[in-house]
Amino acid sequence: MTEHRRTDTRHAEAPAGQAREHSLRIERLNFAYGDTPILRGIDLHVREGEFLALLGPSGSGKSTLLRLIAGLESPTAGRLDASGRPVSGPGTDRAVVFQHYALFPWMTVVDNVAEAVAKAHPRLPRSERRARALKQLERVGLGEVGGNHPFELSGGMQQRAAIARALALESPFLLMDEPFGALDPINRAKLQDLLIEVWQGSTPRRTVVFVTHDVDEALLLADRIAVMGATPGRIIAEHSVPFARPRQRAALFKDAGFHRLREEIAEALDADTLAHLEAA
Ligand SMILES: Nc1ncnc2c1ncn2[C@@H]1O[C@H](COP(=O)(O)OP(=O)(O)OP(=O)(O)O)[C@@H](O)[C@H]1O
Repeated sequence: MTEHRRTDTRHAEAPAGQAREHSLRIERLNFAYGDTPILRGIDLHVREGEFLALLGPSGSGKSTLLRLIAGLESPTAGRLDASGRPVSGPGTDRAVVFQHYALFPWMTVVDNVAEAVAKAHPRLPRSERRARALKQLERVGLGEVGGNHPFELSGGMQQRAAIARALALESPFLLMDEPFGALDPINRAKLQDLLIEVWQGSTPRRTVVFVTHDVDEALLLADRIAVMGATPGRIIAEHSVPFARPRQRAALFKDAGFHRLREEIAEALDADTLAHLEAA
């Protein structure tokens, strides 16, 4: 049974005419598949405009937590609010980008993006949907290939198209599940830079939850990192990422503070894995 405890009224319904704060509030959240606990006691607050990385080893429940935020699964217990309202299913306020691009192969790239715009804004005229789609494709460097089909694009380009599709929804939340995990290192770096450029260049900034198992990627991109441990999945540490933006990869990798934080996170992950091996 889904239980929503309302112990805090700060994110309750905004009065008419007042802008809603696009934050996420997760409290004492549990999730199980049948009798198998997958997530236990998740407490997490993501501020509006914040870039949060969910970092953890395989099987720690990062994707499951993202799917819960996306409304693709329901909590077994606890509270999960987006913009002050309990999440009760998928919504166009929460755009999702998966590792595999999930573009419709029978549609052109621009039609794929325009279709997403149509879902989010069904009353927009067709020409306006197309114009929005083209604008986002240009933003991600795909202005020239909108008329192509996804199979005519490289993996990196398809992932750019998937990002354009998510941006075209103009949703306040952007949920990303290892979006660059299938890319080669050069394309991965390019898309990391593109994502940050787009996120920093948008007003208001989107609230981002970004799943990764790559410590460097989390440190490069995020404002804050929630580190997850496994069996069952739970948050074992949270770290603010103090490095000024824009972050230059080369400078960051030479920074002593970067290496200290990286080591601290790696040690927390190792200690959790070791504790489980000893308990097994
Ligand atoms: N449909 C399902 N039925 C039962 N168990 C599942 C199902 N989907 C995932 N799980 C289990 O839930 C746990 C968490 O999986 P999840 O994919 O969320 O982890 P993850 O941290 O994202 O891992 P990865 O980095 O490998 O994607 C795993 O033990 C997985 O086997």
